[in-house]
Order: sequence, then C-alpha cells, then structure tokens
Amino acid sequence: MAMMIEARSVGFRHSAKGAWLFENLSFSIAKGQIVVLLGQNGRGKTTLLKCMANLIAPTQGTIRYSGAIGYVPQQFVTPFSYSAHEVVLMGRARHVGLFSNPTEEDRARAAEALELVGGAALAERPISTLSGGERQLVLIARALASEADLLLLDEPASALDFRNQAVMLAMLRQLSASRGLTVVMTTHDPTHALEIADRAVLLHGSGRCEEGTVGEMCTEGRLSELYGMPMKRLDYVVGGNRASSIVANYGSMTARGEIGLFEQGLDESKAPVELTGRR
Ligand SMILES: Nc1ncnc2c1ncn2[C@@H]1O[C@H](COP(=O)(O)OP(=O)(O)OP(=O)(O)O)[C@@H](O)[C@H]1O
Repeated sequence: MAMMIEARSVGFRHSAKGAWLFENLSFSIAKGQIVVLLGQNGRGKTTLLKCMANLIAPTQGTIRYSGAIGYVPQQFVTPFSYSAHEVVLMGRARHVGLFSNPTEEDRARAAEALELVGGAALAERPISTLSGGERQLVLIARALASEADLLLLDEPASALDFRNQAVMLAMLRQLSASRGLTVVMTTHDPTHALEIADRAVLLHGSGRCEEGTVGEMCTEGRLSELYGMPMKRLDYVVGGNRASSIVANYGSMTARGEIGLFEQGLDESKAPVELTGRR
C-alpha cells in the first residue's frame, strides 16, 4: 500500500520546559485513507495538522510524506476582497506557471470544485461578504481545485449546518474512493470519524496520545476519557440503513468548573461587566 504520511515518534511542545502537547506519536497513513484528529480544545489538533503540513517543525521525531498537500486552515483572512471564484482559482497556483495567467482549464477546474461543494451560486460574491459556513465551503473548494493528493483540513465542518456537514463528509468519502484522495481532518464531532474515517488519533493532553482504527479508538470508554465527560454510542436503523452516532451526555455536567475551557479561559476580572440594554 502506498504510504502518504509516516510519522515517527513525533512530539511537540512550545518551549523547552513547557508541557508536551503530544509525545512519541507514530502512525502511517496510506493513500486513500481518511484520518480524524480528536481531542478537547487546546490539546494540539491544529498544531499536529500544521506539523503534517510542514508549516511548523515537530519538537521531536520526523514526519515524511509523499505527494502534494492541500492545507485548509480554520480561518482565511485576506486584506483584498477577492471573489469566491478568485479564491478557489488561487488553489490552482502550482499548476499556473510563474508570471503566467490562469488558463481556461484552470478556470474550469476552479468552477468545477466550487460546484462540487455546492457553492456555484457564490462564485461572484466577494469573500468578505460570505457567511462563515459559505467561506468554509469556498476554502474546501480551493483545496480540491489544487488537485492535492493529501488534504489537511482544520475543522472543516465547524461552521456548517447539518446538511452541509453531510454533503462535505460524503464528498470526502467519494473523493477518497474515486481519486484515492487522502484526508486528515480535525473535528469536535466523533460521529464524523464513525461516518467516514479509517483511523483516528486521540490527543488526551499532557503528551498522551493514541492512534488506531476508528473501531479501536471511538469506543464509549476512550471517548468519555478523551472529553472528560460521559459519551454514548447509539446504533440505530434509519431509512433501512444502519447508522451510528456518538452523543455527549450534556445533562451529566452539573456546573461550571467541570469544563476545562472555563477553567482555562474565563477570567471574570477581565470580563466586561456592563451590558448595554435592559437586564
Ligand atoms: N505560541 C504559543 N505559545 C504557547 N502556547 C501556544 C502557542 N500557540 C498555541 N499555543 C497553545 O497550544 C495549545 C494547542 O493549540 P492548538 O491550536 O493546536 O489546539 P487545538 O486542539 O487545535 O484546539 P481547538 O480545538 O480549540 O482548535 C493551546 O493550548 C494553545 O493555547
């Protein structure tokens, strides 16, 4: 099987005395496989994805890859108000020679990619006027237009409604089956892993991480530990098809302080006290 990515004993920490985000992580991703990175906020999913995209160097270990990479960040900021079509056309950069203009084929591929994500109607709209979800679809189209062999997607579903999430997941599954596209994506919804992924990487924090098949990784026990709260797997039949979802038992969380994000992020002394309008 052709290997797209081989990570060997990879680790990352921001400073020599800082805590490891992940440590001694090794995995192999074969051509056409889909891999999902899971973990609580701040556990290092984006950092790992950036190491895989060769945007930052891991503190320890090596990552080798073959083929062309398309990296889709969580946010895309541009000072210029390009149209959606122009942004997708940027994905053709490595096909367009230096000092050359995009060809008709480049334009056609860009239009095709935008259509594939259901964004054809957005083509002429300035990117700055698009909603978060629309912008996310355009960025995915840009990566598809690049005809990368390996897509690294940072929370591609975070701003999408249920239907567009389903469309995007189906599209990735179809591209991996038909074109051998390899995909690594981060998500806060482990059901996405059940739906399309072959393998999953769990980032538990303090350097601890695990990697394996979705069946091995997405068990109730492992996911409850990963998110620090009870997680259930529901298996059911819908429209004659078997389906599974991972759900969080939200009601089990009693008060603030149990959720890590609050402990880390909310400093009341700095929070705005006055709200405008009536209370
Ligand atoms: N320059 C930096 N120096 C120190 N810590 C940093 C720096 N940049 C990021 N971090 C920290 O590294 C950790 C990992 O960040 P990362 O964005 O990889 O997490 P994540 O799992 O993708 O989170 P989220 O789910 O919230 O997107 C976070 O705790 C973040 O605050």
